[in-house]
Amino acid sequence: MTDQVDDDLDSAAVTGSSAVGRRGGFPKLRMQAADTGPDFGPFIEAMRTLQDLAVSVDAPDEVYGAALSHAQAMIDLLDPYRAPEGESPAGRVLDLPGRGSLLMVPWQVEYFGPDLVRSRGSFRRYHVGGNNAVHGGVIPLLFDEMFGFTSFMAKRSVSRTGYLHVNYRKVTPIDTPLVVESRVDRIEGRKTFVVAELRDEDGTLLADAEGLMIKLLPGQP
Ligand SMILES: CCCCC/C=C\C/C=C\C/C=C\C/C=C\CCCC(=O)SCCNC(=O)CCNC(=O)[C@H](O)C(C)(C)COP(=O)(O)OP(=O)(O)OC[C@H]1O[C@@H](n2cnc3c(N)ncnc32)[C@H](O)[C@@H]1OP(=O)(O)O
Repeated sequence: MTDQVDDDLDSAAVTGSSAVGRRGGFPKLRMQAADTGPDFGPFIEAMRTLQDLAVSVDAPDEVYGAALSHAQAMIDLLDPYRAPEGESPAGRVLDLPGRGSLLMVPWQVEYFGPDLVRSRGSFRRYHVGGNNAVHGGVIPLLFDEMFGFTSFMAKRSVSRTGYLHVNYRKVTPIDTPLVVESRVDRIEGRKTFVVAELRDEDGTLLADAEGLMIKLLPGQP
């Protein structure tokens, strides 16, 4: 998948800040898979499990104290390696869930083309808003990612989200395989109207969305 994306993205730009060039206000990035070793993906996955635990454990205070010591040791280990956006691998590893970014939902794009982008995954414990339902602020994050990808694949970069309208049709569960599909609905000048649907594996519609992606003018950040 990465090679295809590299070809498609070779002369394009996405959100980022590695100043290889400028297009609109977006720094231009050479779109290639970050060069990670075998431990990066498992490290990110372990961090997600830590997020799950941080929102779900009920432990004695001394356990939190011990965990804090371990966390501080990790901070001390990693802090010397801070790098600008676009240089750190997070968000640039298309073969990893959520592009290897802790911000993104840990889903995997399984198909992308100018006509359609499809991604699969599950929400996790740290996505819960209440009563095991996914938080209503997390689902737009998934849709926005899909819309960014969709407008990009339709060669509508560099665009930013003008609006994102979500209809919550049913409670979205955690720990359940789900699929989201996104496509361009229509194009009007700088405006790309995009639509997406989130379903479970039985095809039940959980949420749908419409978004407006607006092509940036030169100089717009
Ligand atoms: C390096 C390795 C890479 C690995 C990754 C590889 C691949 C990844 C591929 C793709 C990337 C994938 C995912 C990307 C992830 C996510 C994407 C997220 C994108 C965002 O999340 S980005 C943040 C949120 N976003 C903002 O931060 C925008 C703030 N905003 C502005 O920056 C301005 O707002 C701007 C510049 C957008 C427009 O400003 P402006 O002044 O140039 O234009 P103007 O206002 O005139 O609007 C023009 C026409 O749009 C209409 N219009 C505007 N707004 C409207 C609204 N709300 N409703 C209805 N119509 C609206 C007007 O009515 C007019 O329409 P008309 O032309 O017909 O009159």
